[in-house]
Amino acid sequence: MNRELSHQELIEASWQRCEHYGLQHNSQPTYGTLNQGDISVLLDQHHTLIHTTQKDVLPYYDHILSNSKCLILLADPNGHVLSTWGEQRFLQPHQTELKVGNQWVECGTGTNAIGTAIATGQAVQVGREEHFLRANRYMVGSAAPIFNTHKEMIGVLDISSDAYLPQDHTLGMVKLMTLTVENRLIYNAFAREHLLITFNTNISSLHSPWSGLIAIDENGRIISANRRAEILLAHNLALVEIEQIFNCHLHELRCQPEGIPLEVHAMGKYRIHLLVQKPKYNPLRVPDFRQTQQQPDTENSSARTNPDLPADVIPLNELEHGDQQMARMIKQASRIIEKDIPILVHGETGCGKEIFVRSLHYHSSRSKGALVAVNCAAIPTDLVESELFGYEKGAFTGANSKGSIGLIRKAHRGTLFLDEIGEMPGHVQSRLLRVLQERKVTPLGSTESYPVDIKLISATNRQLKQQIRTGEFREDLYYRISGLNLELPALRQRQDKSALITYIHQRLCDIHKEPFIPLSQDLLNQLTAHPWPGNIRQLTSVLSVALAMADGEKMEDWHLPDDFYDDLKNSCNTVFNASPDQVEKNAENKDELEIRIARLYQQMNGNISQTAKAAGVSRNTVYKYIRSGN
Ligand SMILES: Nc1ncnc2c1ncn2[C@@H]1O[C@H](COP(=O)(O)OP(=O)(O)OP(=O)(O)O)[C@@H](O)[C@H]1O
Repeated sequence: MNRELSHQELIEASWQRCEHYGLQHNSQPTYGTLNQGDISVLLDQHHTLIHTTQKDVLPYYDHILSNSKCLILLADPNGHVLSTWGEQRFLQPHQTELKVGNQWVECGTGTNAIGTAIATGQAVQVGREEHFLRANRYMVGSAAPIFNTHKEMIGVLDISSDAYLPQDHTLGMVKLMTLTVENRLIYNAFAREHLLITFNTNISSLHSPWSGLIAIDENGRIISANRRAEILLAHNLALVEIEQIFNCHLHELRCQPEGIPLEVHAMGKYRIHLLVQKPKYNPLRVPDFRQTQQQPDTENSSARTNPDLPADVIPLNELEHGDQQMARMIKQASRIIEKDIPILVHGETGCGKEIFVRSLHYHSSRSKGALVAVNCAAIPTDLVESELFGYEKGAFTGANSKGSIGLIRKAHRGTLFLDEIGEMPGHVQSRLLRVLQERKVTPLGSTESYPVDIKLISATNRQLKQQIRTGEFREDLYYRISGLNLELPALRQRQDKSALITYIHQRLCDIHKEPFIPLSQDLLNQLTAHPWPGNIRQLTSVLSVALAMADGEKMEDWHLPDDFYDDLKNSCNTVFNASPDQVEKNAENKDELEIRIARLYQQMNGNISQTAKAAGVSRNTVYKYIRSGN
């Protein structure tokens, strides 16, 4: 293994490379900016990394980062920015160099945190004056590479800021974040079906991202390990039998209760502490002679037997937990997905349209092909056409000199998901209609057309029929995209709310590697009574915050964010926007208030404090109405 370079050595070597590239301190940086089509492909390629970083890692660092003026960037191993989060204020409005699609490599932008981390494979902090190009000397960057289990670099995480944040703090944090990303990737890939072992020399550090993490198969062979595991054990772990590493039997590890540390000796010398985590879904690989042959459930069988389901895709049969409308929809969609009929999904924002479509695609025979998701609202109007249909080389000024095949052709033999289709500009609607009728795409500036075989799924939270009346949406296109119309219920309308909340809670515990402690009935009642205007997205976010607040303990109502209660109050009675006393004094609302309190009292299982909190009135008021109601 190469020796890690000191900070000074890193910077000096980087400046030498920049000189070798012919850069001068006053050279203008070049960013090799990608076009929208290439950006979409890149984002699709790195979907798991982006999703894992955003959903599973950043929420844990939110509280630390919210106090600093900094921007977090995720880049691919070629230095292309994949996503940014946080504070843009330290940039001037005209500065767009840190945007998605720009490339930060030393040969174009000189010494910089992302580029230098890529060039050296090491975490690095680049101070203002340490940037080779003067143009970049307005910021401080700290970046660390992210590796997969084959020790290949799969991305770089960077924190950039204009403020002089304490150096060690930011660099340390970015290293910690990359370890967390690496651990989450292993966890997401293996936790469903494999035994995971977290270990450390110090029992109190077992939950830290610095712990070793290994996944083992049913025969006890190590099939994945994080970088720390190999450092802690000073051993290459690939496919090694676990019993050669720890002085205990596989059976013992399998029987060890979750959450209880076990002390063992590793490699015959180190004393370590470990925690096991059992597979979530134990695949029955060894047939049991007592099992009777079960008839496969034709609608949902793929959900249980599809071994290729990516870890971040929710199986179809886990999308509903007893809601009739959802069950019907899943059944209908599972049948239609294999037929040449387009699907149009309608539903409020955050109710899970995209999650549903992803699941559907991966359960279909097209799962080997691409799922190309196009957010029609996110592509600038003047680019939608070229992005969707592609263009010939030199078709218009600014076009990529190689031309582009366009997103529709990228979905050939796969699924094209047009999200927010109601936002599609009129002239593009006509062109799309032609493609759907002819099943051929003619790129801009081309006379040739190319046949396409796509499954089209569209989604919207707008009323397309209303848009047809106002002339915003073409009626003929509407009938082309709406073979099967599915209405995804809002969370508040679902009959399986309570089971869904429990499922999502459990899922988040898995994702965040927290012990699953079931919610108390009181808390579940409050969550079920909530109106959830932001639907499952909002529920997921509230539960994630509460889980972080609970910090491994049983979740209590004070762990829920304040705005959770604001929404709950508003839903209980719009007159509660006023102060509780005003509500009480308002004679006109007394009947409504009484009914509302009675309902909440029932939902809260007779808990006076929670009823009062949810209704936005005092405990005495609850007593009064309950008594008069009785
Ligand atoms: N069935 C589900 N189980 C678990 N989590 C879900 C489910 N459905 C949605 N979510 C969560 O809610 C978030 C939002 O879902 P999704 O993006 O699919 O909603 P949407 O309806 O497409 O929203 P929008 O209309 O705003 O694009 C997801 O990122 C996921 O965290």
